[in-house]
Amino acid sequence: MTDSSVPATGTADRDLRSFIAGLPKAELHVHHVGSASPRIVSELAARHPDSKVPSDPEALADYFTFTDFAHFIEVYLSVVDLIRTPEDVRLLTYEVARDMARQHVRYAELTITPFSSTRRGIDARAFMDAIEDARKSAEAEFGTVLRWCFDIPGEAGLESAEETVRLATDDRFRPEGLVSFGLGGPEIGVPRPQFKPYFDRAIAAGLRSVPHAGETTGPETVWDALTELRAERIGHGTSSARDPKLLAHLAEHRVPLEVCPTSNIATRAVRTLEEHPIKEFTRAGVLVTINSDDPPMFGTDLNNEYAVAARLLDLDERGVADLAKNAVAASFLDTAGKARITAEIDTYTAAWPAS
Ligand SMILES: O=C(O)c1cccc(C(=O)CC[C@H]2O[C@@H](n3cnc4c(=O)[nH]cnc43)[C@H](O)[C@@H]2O)c1
Ligand SMILES: [Zn+2]
Repeated sequence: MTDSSVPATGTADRDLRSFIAGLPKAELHVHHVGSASPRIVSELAARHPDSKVPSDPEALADYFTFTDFAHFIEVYLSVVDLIRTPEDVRLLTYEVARDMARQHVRYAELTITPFSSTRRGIDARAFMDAIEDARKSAEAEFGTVLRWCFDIPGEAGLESAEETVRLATDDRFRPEGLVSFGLGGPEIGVPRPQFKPYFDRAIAAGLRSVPHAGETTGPETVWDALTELRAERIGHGTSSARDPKLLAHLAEHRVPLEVCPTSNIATRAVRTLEEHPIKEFTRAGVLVTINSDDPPMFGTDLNNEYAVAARLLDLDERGVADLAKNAVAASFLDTAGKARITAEIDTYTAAWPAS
């Protein structure tokens, strides 16, 4: 765990952590390669010894300590380099779903960057078959429903945008589980408006718009994501807190934020958890969802992120259950799917001894 993990000091903390552990949850902002557990990374690193990624789990914890966001992306891409075959893709996806199921994650929208794999030589059709095979097996075996968000790695330029939208909209490639279209990577020097034509094409093909914005740049990036990319949710949106008009807009138009507290500390986008603006978001009436982003890389998991949020927002079990319901409401599940997980959350909460 990073220093953002919440120490389980008293009985109340331990009770809340137990409640969170068993709570049915949905996750809306979590990256595919960034979810590779130390075991998977070690296995892949041992398989590909030419990589600079350490295979020893202890050395890996050091390797996953970031000086800033740019350093994080450099390390992230070194792990991407370990995914070399469709079987690597399938194994990673299936194991990520297993880790989610262990945390009672019932539904997740997993952000995948197909460009990074196809440019490294993985055949696009084989890539899609691998993620779909893992998705179906995971749903059948673990009961966790996975859906995909394909994101453009913005810093890789418009070539990556073209390839991503092609794979997302061409019937020969578009996987059944794909629901949304995103934009990730560094924000500095990567203006959002240049991606408008690609988002227009994805939206016209029925995909939902969920770009990262305001993670490492100011509120103007969030405005661009809303107005140019027609964002329906915002990845991070951290700097929105610096613009009261933007907060009011997000609240009024019910545009949820995908908040990832530990990620923001690990990439040094926010200095300390105490300075994290999550409380300002809820005070302004913005719909907040809690997410883990790249959990093993940030020494966290979704359960820990809920515990962090509970501390920052001073929530009890019912408050935490409301956060879990926010994620379901903000998801791209259909009405019946939302009702099913919401009912599971309510049943679990009602049966919890302390509530
Ligand atoms: O794949 C390449 O060759 C490549 C070339 C140039 C730039 C890039 C990227 O910028 C890839 C970024 C990568 O990072 C993922 N990610 C994971 N967590 C976050 C986050 O918190 N904020 C932004 N991006 C994040 C993203 O999904 C991309 O896959 C790649
Ligand atoms: Zn992210």
